[in-house]
Amino acid sequence: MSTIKSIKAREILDSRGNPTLEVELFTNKGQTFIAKVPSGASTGINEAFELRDGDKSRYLGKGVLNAVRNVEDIISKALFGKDVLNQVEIDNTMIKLDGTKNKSKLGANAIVGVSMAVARAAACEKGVPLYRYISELAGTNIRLPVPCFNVINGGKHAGNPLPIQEFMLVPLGAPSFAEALRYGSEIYHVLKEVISKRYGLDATNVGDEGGFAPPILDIKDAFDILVNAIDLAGYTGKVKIGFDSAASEFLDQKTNNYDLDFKKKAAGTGKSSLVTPDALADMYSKFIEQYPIVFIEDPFGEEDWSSFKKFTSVSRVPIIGDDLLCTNPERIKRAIKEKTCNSLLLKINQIGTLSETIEAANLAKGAGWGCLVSHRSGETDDSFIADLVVGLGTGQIKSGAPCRFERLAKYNRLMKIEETEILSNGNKIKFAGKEFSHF
Ligand SMILES: O=C(O)[C@@H](CO)OP(=O)(O)O
Ligand SMILES: [Mg+2]
Repeated sequence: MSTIKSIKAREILDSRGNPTLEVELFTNKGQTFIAKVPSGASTGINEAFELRDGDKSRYLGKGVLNAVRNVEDIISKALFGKDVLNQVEIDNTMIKLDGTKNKSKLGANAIVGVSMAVARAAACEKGVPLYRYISELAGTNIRLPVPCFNVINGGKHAGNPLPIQEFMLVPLGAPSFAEALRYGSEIYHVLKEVISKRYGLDATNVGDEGGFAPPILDIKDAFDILVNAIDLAGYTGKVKIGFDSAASEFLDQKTNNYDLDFKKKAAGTGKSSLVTPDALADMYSKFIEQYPIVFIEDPFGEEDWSSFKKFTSVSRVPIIGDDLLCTNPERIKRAIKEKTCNSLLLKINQIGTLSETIEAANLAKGAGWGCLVSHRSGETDDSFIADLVVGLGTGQIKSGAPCRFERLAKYNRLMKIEETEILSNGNKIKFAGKEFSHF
């Protein structure tokens, strides 16, 4: 039996240069298991709480030393001697120890790091890869996902005027994961040329997730240059488009309308350009008619349940809830009941434990929804979510652009999983491909 001997944590920096946690779990067998914690920028108000020190003299208040101490002084002691195979019991112990609704006492960043490290220890104890262990734990079939590459960044992730946060390439017509990654990489490089010709060389700088952040003024132009790059690279029909509005970021609280020029207003370089939820929905419907769009994430604000519901009832593409749902089983149950959206964005640090993440995914599956496993805009070189998406078999992952190592850690790990499975199991592992919007 492998049991927890002690757990250490330390402050490291993430891809945005902000502090986050690295957790190291030691077992009675002398083995060590590491997990690193991601962090969002367009965070939902209903997410599990990310504990930051608030001490302005260190990292402008963003340090995580209190969370580090909570791992070492409180969680480590409470989990001493526990069998690493008891994931649910361990996660529940941490939830109880914290005692708050949103994990604000110990910090969801402290708890999730431990939860991930425990899963790694358990997989090793069973002698299987992490994705196989997760699939066993969740009762799901393994499958390679279609990657959704965020190649144009806007919203809170970039300094351009674009209100929509992420424009993604979805290579669902590829025959395998490795080929999907190749399609994405080729289009990414063609897109760089397209942007450079149209907006100038300095427009090819990238945003937080490695996508380009050109000074696009009209949202339509983002779709036009994407379609152009897909065509020029020779992947017409094989690569589609998805986008994440992250609309909570541009909801005007006073009027309950949406401000498509929210960044210009914040920078003092322009005025608001407010649209009603209905006008925003019309804009989305036109995009769906004109471009090869296969999903929309967070088209409305995180508490705008009624606009979500209205649009979901008429949209012919899946509507994914991210800030709306926050990977929270309670919110997912409500959305299933009220038909608020029909697909889940799954982020492990949004809820704080692996067990609850699995519960969320299984709820989505039970409702016949899709489920897009997601990174955060602040990332590390930890590839945990690559194993998570294969283990859960949801068929979709987004991990930013096909560049920058914190994004590639996941995509490269997925290529390796595909190769390993093909070599050992004779090509039996399934690539989600055209079935990507279904579990
Ligand atoms: O909104 C999102 O889907 C995510 C990831 O792309 O962004 P963040 O991590 O900043 O919340
Ligand atoms: Mg989102």
